[in-house]
Formats: sequence, C-alpha cells, structure tokens
Amino acid sequence: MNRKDKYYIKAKKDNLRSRAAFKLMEIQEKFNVISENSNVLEIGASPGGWTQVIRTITGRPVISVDINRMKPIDGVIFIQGDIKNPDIINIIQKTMEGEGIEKIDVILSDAMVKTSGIGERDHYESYLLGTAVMEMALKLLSPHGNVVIKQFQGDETGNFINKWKQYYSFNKITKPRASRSESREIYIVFKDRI
Ligand SMILES: C[S@@+](CC[C@H](N)C(=O)[O-])C[C@H]1O[C@@H](n2cnc3c(N)ncnc32)[C@H](O)[C@@H]1O
Repeated sequence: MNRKDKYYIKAKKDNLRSRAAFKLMEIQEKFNVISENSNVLEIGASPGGWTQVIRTITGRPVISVDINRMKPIDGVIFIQGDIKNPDIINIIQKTMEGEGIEKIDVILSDAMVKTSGIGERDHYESYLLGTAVMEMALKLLSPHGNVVIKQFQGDETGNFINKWKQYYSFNKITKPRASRSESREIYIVFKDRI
C-alpha cells in the first residue's frame, strides 16, 4: 500500500498529526475505553495524532510520554522520557501530584521503536515496551481502569495476554482498519481492572 493512502490524506485534511489517529478513533468506537471525565496517560505519543483524539473525548488534562519530543497541545502535559526507564513512574507520579490528578483511568500505548521489517525482532521490541506499560499499569491504574497496548504479533503474544488478563475482566485483540493489512501490528485491549 502506498504510504500516502486514504488515511494519510484524510489526516492531512482533518489537521491530524498522524494517520494513526484513525486507529484510536476506531478502537474507541468499538471498545469505549475513554470517557468524558477519564484521566488518560498516553505512552508513545509523538507526533500527537492519538493525543488530539484523546483531547476530543476527555475534558481532563492528558499526560503524554514519548522518548522523542512533541509539539505542545493545549491541555496536554508532555513528559519526554523512556518508558523502559524504571524512574519514569516517579516522574509521572510527580506530574500527577503537581496537576492534582489522583488516579489514572486509562493507559493507551502506541509506543514502538522504528520497525526493522524483521518480524520476530519487531515483535520482541513491542513485547518489551508492552511489558513495561503493563507493569506501570499495575501501579498507576484505578479500579475498573482500561489499557490499550500496541503489539507486533508473534510467539509471545499468547503468553503476554495470558500473563496480564488475570488483572482485567475483559481482554481482546483488535486490528483497526487504519492499521496496514500487511503489518503484524495489533492492539490488545484490557478493560475493567479488577
Ligand atoms: C507509532 S509512533 C506513535 C504515534 C502516535 N500515537 C500518533 O498518533 O501520533 C510510536 C512512538 O513511540 C515512541 N517510543 C518508542 N520507544 C519508546 C520508549 N521506550 N519510551 C517512550 N516512547 C517510545 C516513539 O518515539 C514514537 O514516537
């Protein structure tokens, strides 16, 4: 598929920072993970397409994290940091305190390193990032909270879901239409933290 496909063109037209925005729109439509008063923590946010979508749903301030920089968005507190760094949780918690955010209701991760095209390598990198996010969710997420994780499907996907599903009442793999069909990219939705 041409990289300038219909989602790319629509993103430009709608002033969205990335075509990825349509993936979150579809996930939200199907699974209703964010509510109008959700406190959302977003991981792997740059350039900010998902962030723009999140801001249209919740009226609460959004905390967005990325290892790279991101141009500011109104109502968004941006933290430049590595989700695999064990100190990042302290920085997030300090930011929450500073903003008067007591709990996180939704964690959304579209984090991924630049893909290599080597299936197993990309799978494993996404598995490591997803594991860091799920560990963080255990500490930060409020009861009944939701998590969405990007993953490149592979050998560990089944184990990943089996490991984390015990903490949530609902889990489901989804592949949004805007996700390129030739890619192994999927999203794993965990809802209702027990
Ligand atoms: C697919 S892009 C996200 C696109 C974004 N959701 C949007 O809609 O514009 C993946 C992002 O994950 C970030 N990332 C990769 N490794 C990371 C890490 N260890 N910690 C935080 N962010 C990371 C990358 O810098 C990149 O910006």
